Order: sequence, then structure tokens, then C-alpha cells
Amino acid sequence: CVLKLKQQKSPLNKLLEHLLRFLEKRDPHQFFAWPVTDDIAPGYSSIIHKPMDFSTMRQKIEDHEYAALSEFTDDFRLMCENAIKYNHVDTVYHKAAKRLLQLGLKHLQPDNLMRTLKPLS
Ligand SMILES: CC(=O)c1cc(-c2ccccc2)c2ncccn12
Repeated sequence: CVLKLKQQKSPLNKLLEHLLRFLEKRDPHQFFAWPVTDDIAPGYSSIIHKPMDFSTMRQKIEDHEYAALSEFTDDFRLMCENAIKYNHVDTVYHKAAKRLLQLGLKHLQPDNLMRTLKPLS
């Protein structure tokens, strides 16, 4: 039935959900959890034209919008680079984004994936 099909998770989606949880754990202050609003970041929508955050990435996984790991990695990189662009270099957000990007890309490399997912095996 349709419900059953909806609940079926593809292997890629299972992988992406685990990777998303792995990355979210490295954002303890939840700076990247939700879309950045112009209220908390004046002029944000005039400077950042392709916003991205973890909740949007989760929705895209559930809507099967990622056809490959590389598309997921592109959104993760976009999210971090937005924060690096908008926030001055001496802010917690800029620093957190640089650190998260560098750490995340290391663990999203295909040949590092097994190490990233080890606890699951
Ligand atoms: C990610 C980002 O650019 C960001 C997150 C936040 C943020 C702050 C508190 C709680 C959640 C997100 C923020 N505040 C001001 C300016 C920028 N930001």
C-alpha cells in the first residue's frame, strides 16, 4: 500500500540520516539547526541568496531530494559557506562554520565514510 511504500527507506536515505545526525552532534549550540532569519541576522536575506540549514536538509532527505551523497555534501558546504560569508571573521558563527566545514568534509569523504559510520556496523 502507499503508506508502506512511504515508510520504505532507501539505503542512501539511511546513510544520509546517519550522516546528518553525526554532523548535528558537532553543532552543540544549534547555530545551524534552523533557517537564519533577518530578525536574528539583519540583512541576511539580501546577502545570502541560497540559505541552508540542518532542518531543511532533513526535510530534503525525507522528500527524497538527494540522489547522491555529493548533493548532500553540497548542501552541507553551502550552509557553512553562507555563515562564513555573512558573519565577520571574529564572530562565534564564522568560527563555528569554518570548524564544522573542515570537520564535516573530512568525514563525508567517501573513503572516510566507513570510519564515520563505524559505530553502526
Ligand atoms: C548560522 C548563522 O549565521 C547564525 C546562526 C545564529 C543563531 C543564533 C542563536 C541561535 C540560533 C542561531 C545566528 N545569529 C546571528 C547571526 C548569524 N547566526
